[in-house]
Amino acid sequence: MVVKSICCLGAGYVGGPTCSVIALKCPEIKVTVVDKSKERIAQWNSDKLPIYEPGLDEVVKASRGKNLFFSDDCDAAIVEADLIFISVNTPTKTFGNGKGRAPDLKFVEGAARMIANVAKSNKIVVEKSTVPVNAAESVMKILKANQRPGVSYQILSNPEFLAEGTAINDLLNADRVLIGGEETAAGEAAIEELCKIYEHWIPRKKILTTNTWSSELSKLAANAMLAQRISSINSLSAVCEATGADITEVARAVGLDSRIGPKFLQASIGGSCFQKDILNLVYICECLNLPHVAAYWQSVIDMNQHQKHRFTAKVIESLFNTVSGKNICILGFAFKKNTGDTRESAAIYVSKTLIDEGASIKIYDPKVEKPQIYEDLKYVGVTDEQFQRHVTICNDAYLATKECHAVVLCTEWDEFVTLDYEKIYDQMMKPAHMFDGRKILDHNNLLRIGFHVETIGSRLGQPFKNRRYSINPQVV
Ligand SMILES: NC(=O)C1=CN([C@@H]2O[C@H](COP(=O)(O)OP(=O)(O)OC[C@H]3O[C@@H](n4cnc5c(N)ncnc54)[C@H](O)[C@@H]3O)[C@@H](O)[C@H]2O)C=CC1
Ligand SMILES: O=C(O)[C@H]1O[C@H](OP(=O)(O)OP(=O)(O)OC[C@H]2O[C@@H](n3ccc(=O)[nH]c3=O)[C@H](O)[C@@H]2O)[C@H](O)[C@@H](O)[C@@H]1O
Repeated sequence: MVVKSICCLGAGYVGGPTCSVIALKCPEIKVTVVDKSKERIAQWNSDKLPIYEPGLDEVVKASRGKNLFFSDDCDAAIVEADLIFISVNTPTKTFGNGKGRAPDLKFVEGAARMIANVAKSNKIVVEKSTVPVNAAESVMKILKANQRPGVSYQILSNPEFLAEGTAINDLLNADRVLIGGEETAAGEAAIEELCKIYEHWIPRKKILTTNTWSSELSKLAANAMLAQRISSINSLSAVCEATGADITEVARAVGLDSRIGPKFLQASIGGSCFQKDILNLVYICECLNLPHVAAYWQSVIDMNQHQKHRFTAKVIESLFNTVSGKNICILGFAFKKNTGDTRESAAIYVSKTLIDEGASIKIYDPKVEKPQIYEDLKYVGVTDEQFQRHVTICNDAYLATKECHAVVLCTEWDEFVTLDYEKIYDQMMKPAHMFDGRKILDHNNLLRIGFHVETIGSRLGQPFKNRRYSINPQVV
């Protein structure tokens, strides 16, 4: 089979950018990205794409209408395609067996059933979604049980490693592409077809082929190990705050060891897309009767949660243990800069806690709009009444900080670094508090202006005061 037509089920943060790059790099292949959400497809066909991602507009515009199409006619795209990516969401289950831990595979199963129902010719079906190990077996069972005579399938695992905010660059310059498949002649032929697509722009030596299960597990392993680094540095940030060490200095000193490396050692307020995937791994370990392994990875999640609690507790404690009736500005609502995605964002937890404590919050994020913030807060239990009375969404940072007692910086947007903090200080209530949850601001400048500044992993302006411990207990 020579792949002439590709279909992608799921036009989200992964399906959209990934297939746009494939279309750009493989002009001879027709790429159709479909979604069951008509609204999302209409946005992909409009001037305002449904997701914000630097460089995405240009890539989409270069191919849309030529060899890149966005459609809600899933069946037609499946029928036409030689190769189908399943790029649907795999959220954590919210009910039933495995609630709060296991991934909900209903969308993957739904995608497999859609393919089985309409396919009239042989297909290579590619798992792009992040799934548990052995998920390909379930997909194959569904396809085989509903197979039309003369139609055969090959299932490949091709997990995606892009990070939001840098997706286009990550896709164009991937560290590696991973393809897992059956260790049979037909499996190897299918792997080869997918390799040929990536080889349009990825050097062959960066395309790694494995068996299906290694590929599925490698995706969970990569995310788990990235999350583990963040949890490790965040755990040490607490030690820094208690001792006068500075986490930036510690991270630099540690990261210069070439065995450790400098990346992913930025302490912050925690919160990320990783949680669902690590929970997925924990659940697999529990099901495999590996309780110690499960507990090990669970602790990575726990540390991430702890960091959010610790930071929010610090905000409240610094504001004289009460935020009731106070105005607090939340700068940034996305889970990281350069994306409008708020899934698992620490800002949601911080906002919810401050609202529950009676604060009024004013939120500004350059890319997250009011309906999304409303949905996120509602999901964690903020009532409509609380939203009306205690939440204001602002269109710029100066409006959001006006007459506030404190600013809590939750997302590291570049524009927050260059704000006029003298102006912000002048229009705030005094004492004016600044909580930098991302360690991006010039703290000395803020202290000079008059702010009370708190951040993660270092004590500002009071390095050795209130020391709560001694390595020699007699000295205390
Ligand atoms: N967001 C990210 O940065 C990354 C996500 N992943 C994984 O990729 C997968 C997709 O993630 P996102 O793109 O972020 O999710 P998303 O929620 O942005 O998009 C998924 C889309 O699939 C659609 N969908 C669900 N069932 C469908 C069906 N049967 N037919 C057609 N469309 C259907 C939904 O309507 C939705 O628009 C997940 O497994 C995720 O863990 C992997 C790497 C990076
Ligand atoms: O499978 C996924 O969903 C993706 O998850 C992450 O990508 P993403 O969540 O988009 O973004 P990251 O850059 O990894 O950041 C995750 C969170 O960790 C935080 N982070 C990151 C790095 C760091 O040093 N410190 C830190 O606190 C970020 O601010 C963010 O809140 C991985 O980096 C991707 O490789 C993976 O494909």
